[in-house]
Amino acid sequence: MKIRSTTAEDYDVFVDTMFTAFARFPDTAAETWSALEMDRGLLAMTAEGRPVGTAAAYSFELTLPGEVVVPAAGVTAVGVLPSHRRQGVLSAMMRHQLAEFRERGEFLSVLLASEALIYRRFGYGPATYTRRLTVQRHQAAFAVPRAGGAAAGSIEVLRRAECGEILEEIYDRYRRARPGALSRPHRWWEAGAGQPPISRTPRHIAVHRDAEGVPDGYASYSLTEPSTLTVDETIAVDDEVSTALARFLLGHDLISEVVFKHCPPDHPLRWQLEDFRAGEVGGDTDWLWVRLLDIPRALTARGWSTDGEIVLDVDDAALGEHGRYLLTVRNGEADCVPAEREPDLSLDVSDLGSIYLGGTAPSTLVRAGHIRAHHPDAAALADTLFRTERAPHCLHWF
Ligand SMILES: CC(=O)SCCNC(=O)CCNC(=O)[C@H](O)C(C)(C)COP(=O)(O)OP(=O)(O)OC[C@H]1O[C@@H](n2cnc3c(N)ncnc32)[C@H](O)[C@@H]1OP(=O)(O)O
Repeated sequence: MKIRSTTAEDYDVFVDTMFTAFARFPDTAAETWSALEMDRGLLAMTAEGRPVGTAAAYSFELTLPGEVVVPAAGVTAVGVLPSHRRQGVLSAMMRHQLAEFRERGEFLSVLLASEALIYRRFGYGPATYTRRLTVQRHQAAFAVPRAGGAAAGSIEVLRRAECGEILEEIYDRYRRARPGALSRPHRWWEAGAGQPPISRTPRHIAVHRDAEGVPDGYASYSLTEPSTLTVDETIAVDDEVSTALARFLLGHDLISEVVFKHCPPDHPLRWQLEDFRAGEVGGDTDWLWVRLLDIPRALTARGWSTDGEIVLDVDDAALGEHGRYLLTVRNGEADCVPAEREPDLSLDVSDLGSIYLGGTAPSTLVRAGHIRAHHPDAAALADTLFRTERAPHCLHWF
């Protein structure tokens, strides 16, 4: 088995191999994959020169707690032909890829897992979560807001094709301030890659503008059942704009329910409705998985809101590494150095990926038996340190 890098000339064979792994046909979703970075692709080849496996990476930026924006390698297009599975092809590609990320200076990698059993062994852990919220329109009266006012501004409904670069600009403002959010590089919008509203699939877009007329939020939606309005995503620069868009969607005539496909776990909408049960949560699932490749660099990059110190003993079986680190936070600045002293927590690098963005409490993983706490206060200490003001959220599909 040989792993080789791809170039633009490999696009057809790469997509064909990946689609065979997924039992699909390339012509069904060519646009979806049009933002692939072919200089970041890998092909696994048999000794006879037959391609049997694919993997690739996108050059994203990820927003960390503290609104710190860092590079992140987004693993994608992973597939092994059904005839060649469970023979170590993926494992070989993953080893190759992780080494390449380090060579490029990338200190963390992210992915969306098709199945939850695949990636933990390679050091990835689920780090952000998303859920669907279905609201029955006839129950959707808003409670009188107790705090804050309605966003001053206006809403205009456009077709996707009429939006120009408005969506790209709003998304970019939003993602820089939202921990867990990924960039959507210009090439995605240009190529109409991925899923709506980046793709050119017809959609209605409610664009919100502030009092000065500057676009600051949008919702992409379509009618999916005779009386169901499905919202692909609501992107807003703040909660007031998000609420204005929710009010607009829930006020749509001839609709019995509105399905908000991608809500963060701490979404306030249910609490804003008079009838708490008007909003039904479903499809609660993991979204972004995180893999740290340089632990001191990753821990000093993110923002911290509580001072303190903790010693973490981290096992990285996939890379055959083991390290003990003293993390010290003073005035929001972190320092992370190799440590000799007894650890507070022992954990796998995949669990560190899970707690890194603040979306998974360390104590949950202690209670689950993943993380070992070495004294009774260790879990609470870690919870306090890693906690973030808002749950990280990612809704970019790749
Ligand atoms: C980021 C993304 O692109 S997600 C998309 C992932 N791709 C898909 O889901 C497409 C369909 N599936 C496939 O193409 C393949 O089954 C893959 C890529 C998931 C796995 O490739 P393989 O070459 O079979 O994996 P490999 O042989 O290296 O397996 C390594 C280990 O993971 C385990 N493993 C691999 N896939 C799975 C799975 N889907 N479920 C459970 N365990 C798995 C293997 O059993 C093996 O375990 P072991 O070391 O204890 O023996």
